[in-house]
Amino acid sequence: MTDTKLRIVIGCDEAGVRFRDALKADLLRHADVSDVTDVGVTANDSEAYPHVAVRAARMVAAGEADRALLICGTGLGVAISANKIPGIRAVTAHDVYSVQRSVLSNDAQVLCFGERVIGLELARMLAQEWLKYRFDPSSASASKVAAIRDYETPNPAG
Ligand SMILES: O=C(CO)[C@H](O)COP(=O)(O)O
Repeated sequence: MTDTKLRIVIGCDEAGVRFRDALKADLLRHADVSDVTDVGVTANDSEAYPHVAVRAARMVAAGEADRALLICGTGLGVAISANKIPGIRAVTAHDVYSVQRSVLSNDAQVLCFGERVIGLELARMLAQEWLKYRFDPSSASASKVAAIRDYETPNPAG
C-alpha cells in the first residue's frame, strides 16, 4: 500500500472488453485505488479506439483522474491516440520492467495493453505492478520529463 490513492479511468475498444472487465474488477478491489471510471466501450459497442482513448486522456489531462488504463487489440492505437492530448504520456508496455520505468522514468500517466498480444493473467499482474509506483519529481528523471513537456510548448521563435 502507498501513501497516495489513485483515481483511474479505464477504457477499451471491442477487442479489449474481456481485459477491461477483469482489470476493472481488480482495480475496484485494490487498496491504492480510490476511484475507477469506465469510459467504454460497452458490450457490442463498436466505437473506434481513438475516441475512447481520447476521452480517457482528456480526463487525466483535466485532473479528473490520475491515470488511465487502456486496452485495444495491440495496445498501440490507444497509446497513439492518448498521446495526441497535450500533457499526456501514454505507453504500451507488456513487461514488468517497462511498466515500472513508464512511471519512474517517464511519469507516464497512461498504460496500454494489447488483448491480442498478452494473456489475461500477465495483464492483471502488470496492472498490479503499475499501481505500486509513483513518479518522484526530485529524481534524475524529472528534467528529462520536463524536456518532453517543453517540446509541447509552442515556440514563438519557431
Ligand atoms: O489494436 C487495435 C488498434 O491498435 C484495435 O483493437 C484494432 O484495430 P484494427 O486492426 O484497425 O481493427
